[in-house]
Amino acid sequence: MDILKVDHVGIAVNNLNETLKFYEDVLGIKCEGKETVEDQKVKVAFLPVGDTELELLESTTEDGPIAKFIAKNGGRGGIQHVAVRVLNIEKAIEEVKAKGYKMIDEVPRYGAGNAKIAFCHPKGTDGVLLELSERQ
Ligand SMILES: C[C@@H](C(=O)O)C(=O)SCCNC(=O)CCNC(=O)[C@H](O)C(C)(C)COP(=O)(O)OP(=O)(O)OC[C@H]1O[C@@H](n2cnc3c(N)ncnc32)[C@H](O)[C@@H]1OP(=O)(O)O
Ligand SMILES: [Co+2]
Repeated sequence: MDILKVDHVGIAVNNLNETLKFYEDVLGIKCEGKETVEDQKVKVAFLPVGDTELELLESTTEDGPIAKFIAKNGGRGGIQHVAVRVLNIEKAIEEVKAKGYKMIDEVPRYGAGNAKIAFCHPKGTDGVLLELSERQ
């Protein structure tokens, strides 16, 4: 599988604008943009760090995956997933399945920044939610 790089680290937060202040004011990272991804029930802020990004994620609903992650994490945010950039996401999904591992998404979904994304089930990685991301 052609893994090109770590595309981003997904960080769940309770309040995007609040937490963004630390990254911008203390670390000096300039937020490159924000986007609401309805399909994932998240509002996202992109923070470029070298050739990768931190992706701050705030839930837009009570029942979205980020809200559930925070609820299960005692109300605190945290690193919720890691995304790797792949050359061809359909091929990557097939390879994961061919090797006997479970995909959460068998078909790519819309990702922030007009990416095509698909999540591998954390069972296969012994507890890390891994996102495959192909950028157009
Ligand atoms: C904007 C976009 C982008 O980059 O473009 C995004 O990133 S959107 C980022 C937000 N969207 C997503 O995360 C979509 C993919 N995530 C999901 O579909 C869900 O969060 C699941 C991963 C299926 C977990 O769902 P849920 O918590 O409802 O199910 P569950 O409680 O039964 O959890 C199933 C097992 O996965 C574990 N589990 C849950 N969330 C996890 C996480 N973030 N990292 C590692 N393990 C995790 C649970 O502990 C449990 O393990 P045990 O069974 O051992 O107790
Ligand atoms: Co992501």
